Amino acid sequence: MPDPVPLALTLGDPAGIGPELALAAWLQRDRHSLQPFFVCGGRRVLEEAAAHCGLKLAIAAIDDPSATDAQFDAALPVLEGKDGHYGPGSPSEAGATIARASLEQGTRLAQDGRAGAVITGPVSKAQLAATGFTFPGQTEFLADAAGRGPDDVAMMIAGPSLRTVPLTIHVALAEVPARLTTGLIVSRARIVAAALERDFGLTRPRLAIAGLNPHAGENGTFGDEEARIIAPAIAALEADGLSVTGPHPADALFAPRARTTYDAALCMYHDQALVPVKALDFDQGVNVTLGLPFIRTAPDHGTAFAIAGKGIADPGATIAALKMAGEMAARRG
Ligand SMILES: NC(=O)c1ccc[n+]([C@@H]2O[C@H](COP(=O)([O-])OP(=O)(O)OC[C@H]3O[C@@H](n4cnc5c(N)ncnc54)[C@H](O)[C@@H]3O)[C@@H](O)[C@H]2O)c1
Ligand SMILES: N[C@H](C(=O)O)[C@H](O)COP(=O)(O)O
Repeated sequence: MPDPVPLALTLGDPAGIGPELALAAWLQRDRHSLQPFFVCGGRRVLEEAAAHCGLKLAIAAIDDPSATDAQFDAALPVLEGKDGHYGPGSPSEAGATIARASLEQGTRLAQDGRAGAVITGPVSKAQLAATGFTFPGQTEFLADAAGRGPDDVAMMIAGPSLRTVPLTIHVALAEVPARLTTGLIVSRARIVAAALERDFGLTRPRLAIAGLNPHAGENGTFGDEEARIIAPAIAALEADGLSVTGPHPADALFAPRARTTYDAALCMYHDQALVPVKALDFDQGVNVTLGLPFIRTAPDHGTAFAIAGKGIADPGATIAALKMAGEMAARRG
């Protein structure tokens, strides 16, 4: 059995908690049986972060991902790439440029098969935009890099208690109703069902679809998207042989008993999907992009600029993202 291809971890914004979480994940590599990974660029950032946080560890510069395994036991491997200075809590365009270069490098390596997956550190969307980054987020960038349209991938937030998928992502709430279509729901549900089988080992995945309106519209009393858009999508998916229920009133869909009835919940908008997972499993939540030709995961949180460098950021979600990426890569063989 050949050694698995190492995983690529991108740095995230050097002013955020990404650098310290990369250090913490490496320091906990044995406790969590993490597959070897390397960081894409930012060696000086990481060295300065270690000094700032009082962390004692070796950092090894590598010039190719294939050198990761030889270094990983004794040092955190860092692939040559764009670098700069660590500036906890002080986001800058220079820092966002480093974050963007690390994201682009890790994506290329995952696409080329030189990394078994790309795990993206947290970036600031606003800071990235200031560098001319035109995508709403990393998910849309990765879809474009893979030659996919934004509707050809799905964002899943997965924790131990719950998996959800927002059908609309980084758009204003006022735009959500107009963006919901039966076709969008059907195509995203198919992506999710396929991923639950392929990457999560579920033989007959069960999908639950939330309503948009309170009480899922109360039979049309509070809106008709359920009858007009969502129910036809469910009918089409059932006709395809998928196990799908809904439209469910979202306020009850995440209760403990309800959560036993499905494997993933498809939700109408960002916060309807992300609030329950982050409420239940914030420090273990993983953002995984489904439908890409390579594996991508990320911690479920952002840059947390206000606590960067204070030594209080929890590495759990980063560790969970590294573990999930390694498990998915192993399952795919
Ligand atoms: N995956 C990503 O790259 C991602 C995800 C969410 C937000 N963001 C970006 O991050 C920036 C800040 O966004 P936000 O404040 O809405 O979300 P955030 O996740 O950065 O912070 C939300 C709250 O959670 C806390 N927090 C976050 N991660 C933590 C950790 N590991 N340990 C302890 N506490 C933690 C923060 O201190 C803050 O109180 C924004 O620019 C946003 O675009 C990026
Ligand atoms: N929506 C996710 C969250 O709030 O955690 C995160 O912003 C995803 O962003 P990317 O598409 O940049 O991974």
